[in-house]
Amino acid sequence: MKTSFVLPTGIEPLTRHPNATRPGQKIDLHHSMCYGCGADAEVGLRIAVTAGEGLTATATMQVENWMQGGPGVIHGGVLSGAFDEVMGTVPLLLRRPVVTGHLAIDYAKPIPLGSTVHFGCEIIGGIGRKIYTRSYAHLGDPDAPVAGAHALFIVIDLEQHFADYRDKAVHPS
Ligand SMILES: CCCCCCCC(=O)SCCNC(=O)CCNC(=O)[C@H](O)C(C)(C)COP(=O)(O)OP(=O)(O)OC[C@H]1O[C@@H](n2cnc3c(N)ncnc32)[C@H](O)[C@@H]1OP(=O)(O)O
Repeated sequence: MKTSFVLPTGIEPLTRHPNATRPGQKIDLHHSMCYGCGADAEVGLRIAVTAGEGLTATATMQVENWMQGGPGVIHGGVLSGAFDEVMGTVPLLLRRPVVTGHLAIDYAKPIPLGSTVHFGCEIIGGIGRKIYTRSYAHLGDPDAPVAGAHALFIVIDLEQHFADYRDKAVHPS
């Protein structure tokens, strides 16, 4: 798939944390009100990410009517959010919390409403606090991707990063 994302030189391989979620199990984390993964979010993608071997993962998302751009197909921004969620979850296999620094999406085919989108994702490697990932999406045939993505995530100190915003957090009612 064509992309204009350029990986820097000097990316080092990274190693899965020994206590990371086992292959085949859902990577459970975060909070139930998250737009990307939360079951209690008023509006959300409700993506479940499953750990794969090494530093890989898979995920699925149902394309619901409210996600329409189109007409009849998913909005590009929704797909972008889905890639962000999938790729942002995989660094948990390193047991390192991250936020997105740079996200790049390549849209190859329209994705109809009602589809199930399947994602594959891997960590390419890292440089210091920078972690590089790539992902692709398909509708059932991995050899026929409908979109791809790359992202740079930055490792953060979780407490410090969100310290000024916790009083704004929304909780389940
Ligand atoms: C488990 C949950 C799954 C969640 C998935 C969803 C994830 C998200 O959507 S997170 C929300 C969206 N992202 C954000 O809100 C992040 C907002 N940005 C920030 O807070 C800061 O800019 C932050 C933390 C990314 C970086 O700031 P800071 O900690 O001061 O580090 P900083 O020194 O600027 O950058 C670190 C390195 O990354 C590089 N970098 C940072 N941003 C970029 C960028 N956009 N492009 C390229 N390089 C970048 C810097 O150049 C630096 O590189 P080097 O170490 O070689 O000098």
